Amino acid sequence: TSTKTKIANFEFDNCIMNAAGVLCYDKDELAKILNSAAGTFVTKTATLEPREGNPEPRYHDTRLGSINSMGLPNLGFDYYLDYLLELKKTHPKRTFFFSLVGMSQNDTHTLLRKVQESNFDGITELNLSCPNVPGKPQIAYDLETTEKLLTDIFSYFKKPLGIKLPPYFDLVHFDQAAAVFNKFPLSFVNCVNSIGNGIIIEDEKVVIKPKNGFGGIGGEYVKPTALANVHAFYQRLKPSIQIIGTGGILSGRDAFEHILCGASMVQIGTTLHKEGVSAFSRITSELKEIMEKKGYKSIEEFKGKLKYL
Ligand SMILES: O=C(O)c1[nH]c(=O)[nH]c(=O)c1I
Repeated sequence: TSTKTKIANFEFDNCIMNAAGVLCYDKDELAKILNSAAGTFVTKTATLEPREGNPEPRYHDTRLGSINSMGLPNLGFDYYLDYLLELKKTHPKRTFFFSLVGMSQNDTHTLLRKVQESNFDGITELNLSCPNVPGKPQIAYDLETTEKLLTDIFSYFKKPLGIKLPPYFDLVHFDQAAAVFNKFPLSFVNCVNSIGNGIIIEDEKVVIKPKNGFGGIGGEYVKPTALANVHAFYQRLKPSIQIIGTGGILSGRDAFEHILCGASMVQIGTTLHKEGVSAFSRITSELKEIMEKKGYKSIEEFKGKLKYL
């Protein structure tokens, strides 16, 4: 029984990895994932210049998940590109994900042109769904802007590229979004980012400082929404666009359900933040146990095979 997978024709010996933003801020954190049971890693979303992010406290765990309004803190594009190019030398056989987004459309093009011209030969994840930069909407909720951006990008960007999406909550929105994405040679869509702008309260007070306590929600709270987005896009997108499933994965059972809905790779966020990299080996062995019980030798045997009543 193997939990191996392929994304954009790259092979990974495990279909479980981190979600951008968690345990991926610097080389030390990324090395922990590199040396764990995770199949690969994605970097913290990088912007052109380094960013401090929002005032703290800006992340809070709860019994059922997490809330964050980090505000895109990162060490800047060049830091992550340098590290990714270093890894080409020390780990030539491995493929990694580079998450990025510009603070403007121009910045996004500047970033992607730099990737295009660089020796980076991994997979780029364009983050169209950061909910926590005050004054900046989640790009992928504006399908006209998203279509224009992707049209411009694919006029010059020729390396594997996927997009990180916010959750959608309306079947017509799934139809409209899929119709846009199907126009482009995307390698994957990653469903879902945190559910934007929830509030967690303790006694009479919010638990994070930015935005008067409004922040992205992750963890158990979001699994039904994450599964629905994975499956909705799996049903609607052309087969060449794969699905990465993110959201609410605490166990092998949750990973199994994401794959059943159509995910070719699953990403762990809140659970990784709470448990550390041992979550990767635990969830992988739980998933393998489920597969063995059901007689599945690979994830291909049950991927997307969600049964209806
Ligand atoms: O606040 C953040 O840094 C953040 N937080 C999220 O929950 N999702 C994102 O894509 C980002 I860029």
